[in-house]
Amino acid sequence: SNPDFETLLQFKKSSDPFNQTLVSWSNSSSSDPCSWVGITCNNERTRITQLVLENQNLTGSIQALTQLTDLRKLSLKNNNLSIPIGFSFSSWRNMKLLYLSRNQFSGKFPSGVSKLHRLHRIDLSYNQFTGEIPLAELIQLPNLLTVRLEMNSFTGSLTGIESLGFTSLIEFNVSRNNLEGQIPEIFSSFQDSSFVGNKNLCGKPLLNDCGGGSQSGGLNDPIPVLVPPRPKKVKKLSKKSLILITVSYVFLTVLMGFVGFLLCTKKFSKNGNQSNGKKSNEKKKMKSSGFEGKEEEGKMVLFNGCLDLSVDDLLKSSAELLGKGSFGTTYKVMMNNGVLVVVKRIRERKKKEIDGFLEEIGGLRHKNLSSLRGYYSSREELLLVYDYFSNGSLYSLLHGNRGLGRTPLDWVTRLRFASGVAEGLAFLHVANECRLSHGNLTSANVVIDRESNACVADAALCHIFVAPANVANNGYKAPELMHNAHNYRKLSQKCDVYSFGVVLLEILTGKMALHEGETSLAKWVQCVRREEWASEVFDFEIPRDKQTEDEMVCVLQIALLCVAQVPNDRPKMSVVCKMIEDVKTKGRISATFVRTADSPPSQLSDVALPTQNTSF
Ligand SMILES: Nc1ncnc2c1ncn2[C@@H]1O[C@H](COP(=O)(O)OP(=O)(O)OP(=O)(O)O)[C@@H](O)[C@H]1O
Repeated sequence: SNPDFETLLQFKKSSDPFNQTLVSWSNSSSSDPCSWVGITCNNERTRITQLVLENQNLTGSIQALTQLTDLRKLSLKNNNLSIPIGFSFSSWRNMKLLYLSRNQFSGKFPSGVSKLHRLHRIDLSYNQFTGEIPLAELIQLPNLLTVRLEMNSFTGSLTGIESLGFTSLIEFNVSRNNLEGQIPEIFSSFQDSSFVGNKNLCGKPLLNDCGGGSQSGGLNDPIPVLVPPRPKKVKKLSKKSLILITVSYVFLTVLMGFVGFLLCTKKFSKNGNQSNGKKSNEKKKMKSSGFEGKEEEGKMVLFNGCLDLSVDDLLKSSAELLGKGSFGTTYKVMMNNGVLVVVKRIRERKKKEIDGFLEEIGGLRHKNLSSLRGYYSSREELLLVYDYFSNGSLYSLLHGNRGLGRTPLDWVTRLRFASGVAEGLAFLHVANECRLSHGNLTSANVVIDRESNACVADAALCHIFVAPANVANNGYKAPELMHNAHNYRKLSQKCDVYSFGVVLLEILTGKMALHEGETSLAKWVQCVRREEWASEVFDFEIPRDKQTEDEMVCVLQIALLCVAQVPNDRPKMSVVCKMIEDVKTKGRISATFVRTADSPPSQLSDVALPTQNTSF
């Protein structure tokens, strides 16, 4: 029998007293609630998992429905329903989609929302709610995508929130309430339509300033200069020396441009533009212009691929901060000729002699690897130059891009990215006599080019640069590296395979590798039972059919092989590539790959059928 049966009849009594809409909801003992209108049951037909009753003119209280504790989806949009004082959401612990817009709900925001750990979307818009929005509770929900609270009478401010917690919020609307105060910085990337119609709300993205100084971090901030002039004594120069300096400067620039042009044409005529190996690397030794007349010895090295870049260009261009990573700070730089490059300013070098190694990395060319185009090195500065990828990183495509109008990545695109990263990493692993590993593969280190190829960035930098100790547990590090942040002796290609497995899991689940204070994504997925994969693990945002789901299951199996605890149980990247290729072309993994993987043949099924079940 279905324990939810009585609850539904109780709800019908108050919401449809004249039996006008819920006619199929009959209380005869032979009636099966799973066949009633608006109801979906679980596979065993023992509990109600979805209740959808939209635009039905239903009235009365929804209190009875709190007993439907297995509900995943509740949609009661556009009725005349109400809630009693003190109503709580807390019993709906399995709820993923909660749509209660356009009803007669009033009083405070119901308590207990922080208990709804699985919640993806909540829509309470167009009601008469009052009091404060429990923002601090909402942003703790790890799976939250949508919060719609517009057209109510909520009061209070949005302040006191410094980060969006663990959420992956992409839609947020509190417009047309009675909110006040400054909109926190974290919401500034949402559209103004999310906030309009609150008389006393101010700050970005709204146009009204809060007064008392400008906010920082917005679009109109000045772009920092990459190497700011050091404030030292500035001698006044005579007119004569000024002319002399200008003439020599112009002469030098023309000369450098000419040399650059000669080198490029020579290279193209000899090698084409895709040759590999360090022999074809071209080295230019130049003097940096230096600042305030101080002549500082610096060296510019450009690798094959004709990048028209001068020291001057590099040091004087305006630079926009992209982020601070493990090895240093990354900038987007617009060169004089309008070409955009990425410059990584290295914080600390591990070895003094880096030229040989950088030449090795600079010689690597693959369509799924972000190539090191050149570097500038002086006593104080080491700048690495890469192509700029305008489509951003895999991380930003999966987790970022907050705001309305985002199109979630479909499965074909995700599979293409997965395959690209695998190919790039596999190439790195066999290049240079198999001596290289990436050492820091994350979804932020996967950038997307204009043809939608996923390219692995920052390859092999771990070999020569020092990463700070606190990046030890970022969710991507293999277990053998975990207990000692500087355990570089254990750093191997197998560690990259583990990190790649985590990237695959991110692609499949849409979740981040690590939520602060929570189990890592890899650990969590390893604990979910196979029957629950489709409903629990896979990203809710991926539109799916049977074929897609089968492919996702295969990729999940590959990911689980990669995140095996013991390094030797993880397959080689070349094998991983073949398995992913199989999924792409045949929709399944050939048994041969399971056997050729350098793990026991039984591995695939062992990993695929874990027994425990925990919740994220
Ligand atoms: N070639 C590139 N084109 C476009 N964006 C890039 C490129 N390289 C890096 N980025 C982006 O710049 C930001 C900063 O990168 P950086 O490598 O400094 O840090 P990270 O990748 O976030 O961290 P870590 O170095 O610890 O992996 C990231 O968001 C990254 O995706």
